[in-house]
Parts: sequence; C-alpha cells; structure tokens
Amino acid sequence: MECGMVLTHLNVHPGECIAVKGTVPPDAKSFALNMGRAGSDLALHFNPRFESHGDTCIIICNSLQGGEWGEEQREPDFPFQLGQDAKICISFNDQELTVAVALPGEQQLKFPNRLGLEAIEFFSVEGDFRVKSIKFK
Ligand SMILES: C=CCO[C@@H]1O[C@H](CO)[C@@H](O[C@@H]2O[C@H](CO)[C@H](O)[C@H](OCc3cn(-c4n[nH]c(N)n4)nn3)[C@H]2O)[C@H](O)[C@H]1NC(C)=O
Repeated sequence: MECGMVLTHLNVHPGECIAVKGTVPPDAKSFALNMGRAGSDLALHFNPRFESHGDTCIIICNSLQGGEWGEEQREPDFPFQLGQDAKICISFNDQELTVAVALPGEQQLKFPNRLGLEAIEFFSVEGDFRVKSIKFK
C-alpha cells in the first residue's frame, strides 16, 4: 500500500466514531480508509473505486489478516462524486463495522467484524481523498 496518512495507538472503542471530512479530487481514481490493529491486520479496508482495478464507481470492502485479503464485499451504491466533499463516520461493535457517508444525504454500509476487533488502534487514508479533518467522537 502506498504511504498516505497513518494514525496509530488510537484505542477507539465500540460505539465511538472516527469522523473523517475531506474532498475527492476531480481526477480521483480510488481511495482507501483502513482501520484495525495494524497495517497488516485490518478489520476494514474501505475502498471507493471511481476507475481502478477494472472497476467503475463501486465500493470494495475487505479485511486483511496477517497480510492476506479476505473475501471482498462489493457495494454498487456509490455516493461519492468527483470534486465533492464528503464526511465518513466509522463505528463498530463486536458484530460489525458501520460506515456512514454524509454527502448531503446519508448512506450506511455494514461489514462483518471478522477479526473480532475490540479496539481500533490503526487508521490510515490512502490515495485520492484530501483529508480536511479527523475527529474522534
Ligand atoms: C479477478 C481476479 C483478481 O481479482 C482482483 O484481485 C485484486 C488483487 O487482490 C483485487 O485488488 C485488490 O483488492 C484489495 C481489496 O480486496 C485491495 O483494494 C488491494 O489494494 C490495496 C490498496 C488499495 N490502495 C489504494 N486505494 N486507492 C489508492 N490510491 N491506493 N492502496 N492499497 C487491491 O489490489 C481486485 O479487487 C480483485 N477484483 C475482483 C473483481 O475480484
């Protein structure tokens, strides 16, 4: 994974939320939000693809365990628009992670907590998303 913004030692617990605000550049191809224990152990890799890996306007979610990808969850409801701002809030419990995208209008996406994650320690942003703020609520 190319190097973007990386946050560690976060200790985000179930019910708390990571709220990321930013802008999608007008020429964006893809970006990814990654969260979990470490870069090689991700409970969620949230990867909106505008035009990437042969995919167009689809959100790929997956987990990464010991550096191995799990089965992809492919979400065709694609709320992001090139050149637009977006606010993405991620929360989780023992069963699932929830990603709420506010654009205007809100879309929620759920992904199973395959790792049994009890706290989010690691969070990174890769690719075509210009972060304006990150808040922990
Ligand atoms: C059809 C047979 C081969 O399947 C393909 O296999 C590829 C390799 O595993 C899959 O791409 C990976 O999918 C992973 C999620 O399942 C990750 O998205 C992986 O990229 C990790 C990554 C993304 N980024 C990133 N996103 N945006 C930017 N700028 N960088 N940085 N690191 C991608 O390289 C790709 O999604 C998958 N396609 C299908 C249709 O299954």
